[in-house]
Amino acid sequence: MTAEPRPWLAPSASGPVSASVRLPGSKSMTARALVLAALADGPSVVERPLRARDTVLMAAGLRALGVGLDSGDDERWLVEPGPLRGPARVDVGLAGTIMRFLPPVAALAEGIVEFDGDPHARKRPLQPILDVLRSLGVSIDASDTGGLPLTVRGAGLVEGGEAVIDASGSSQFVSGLLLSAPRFTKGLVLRHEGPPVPSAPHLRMTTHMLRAAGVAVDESVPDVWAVEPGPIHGRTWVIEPDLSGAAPFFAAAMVTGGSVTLSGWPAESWQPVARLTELLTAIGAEVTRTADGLTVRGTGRLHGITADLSEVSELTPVLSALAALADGPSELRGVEHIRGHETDRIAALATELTKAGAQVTEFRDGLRIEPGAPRGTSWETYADHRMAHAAAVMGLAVPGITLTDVGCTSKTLPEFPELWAGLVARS
Ligand SMILES: O=C(O)C1=C[C@@H](OP(=O)(O)O)[C@@H](O)[C@H](O)C1
Ligand SMILES: C=C(OP(=O)(O)O)C(=O)O
Repeated sequence: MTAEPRPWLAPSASGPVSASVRLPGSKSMTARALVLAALADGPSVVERPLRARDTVLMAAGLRALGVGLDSGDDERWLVEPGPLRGPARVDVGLAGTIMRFLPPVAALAEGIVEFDGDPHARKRPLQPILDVLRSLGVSIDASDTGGLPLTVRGAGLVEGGEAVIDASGSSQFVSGLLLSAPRFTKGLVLRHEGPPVPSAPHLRMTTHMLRAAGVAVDESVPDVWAVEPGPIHGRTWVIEPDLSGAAPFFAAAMVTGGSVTLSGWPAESWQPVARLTELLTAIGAEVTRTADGLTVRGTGRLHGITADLSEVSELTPVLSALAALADGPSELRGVEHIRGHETDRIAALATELTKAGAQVTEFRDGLRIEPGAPRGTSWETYADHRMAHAAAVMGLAVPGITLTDVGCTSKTLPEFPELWAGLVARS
């Protein structure tokens, strides 16, 4: 990110917050919809997409590959597939979705496609997906560390067939391959071998969206995904509000004993709302779904919890902040792979929560957080939007939490500082 850092004093709440928020679309659904639309047999419409750095760069990457993409209207992006071709340059920013979803698309293009991103993007794991593409005959030059910067020499087609991957480092390795697989000549049978793949709900989102586009996918055998070759149909994708982006707003209701409703929540969702509900309820919230949306009410008490977050690891920073404000210790485990997220989130949370007064033990795969006397601090955000969300949640209850850079929230919600300030102003 080249923008100047934007220090920000997290506002403290003077009473319970009470608000209904309409949040933009899910990052994960928008990314998948754009990729499937780009590979489709006809035009598509993406309704209520997320407009944030990750999805704007995704759109730019697809345009660079020859896709027609009109994102002029905030509510409806129009995607017109075209012949995929290089030469092209793709800036992935710090987006896992772009660095894992677009190399397989580039392999289907004719010509050279170069990928690079933010300094930390070069440290995020990529090798397993590149190795699979190479095993399928794709020519790729990567850095010595096996990741960015890299060059895909697209041949205009990928044979496909069978491949083995260790996707314990990120579910996105699997999602990235599956999204392009219908366009491989023989489709793809992908088998995972290794420690468990995290983020199962994101994998289900991928297979659900493939089927919704008319693709035959078999996932009846654990850790094996079989995608038939065939057309991906153009269609209208309606994007759900982003549940992970809503998490800090729900946390605000919990910390202040108030109430926050996420409006526009669909009757059926492809995001892990049941797991989020379980976790927030265990910490002390009441979660209800009404015609108005999804509502979280704080009960005035925050309890420590012991939880395996492997399915919802994106929530670790915000849940860690709640844990630091709870009435007893918490243990959040099963998330070793988040050391490869926007920053090493386990190390970052241990450092910043300790500075803010908690006693933290760092495990290979998680954290034990014992609340202490909370204190204000300069909170390093590590270019990580969710570290900023965690700091904002702490700041509700702890005066003097100053984020080193709130600008990093532009990754998934550029309007975060204003929305948050508006929420707290109503406390
Ligand atoms: O496919 C996706 O859209 C995502 C999958 C998950 O990645 P990991 O499996 O690497 O955690 C999640 O954490 C990330 O924010 C989004
Ligand atoms: C891990 C995350 O993002 P990415 O899609 O860049 O992996 C996240 O948003 O928490």
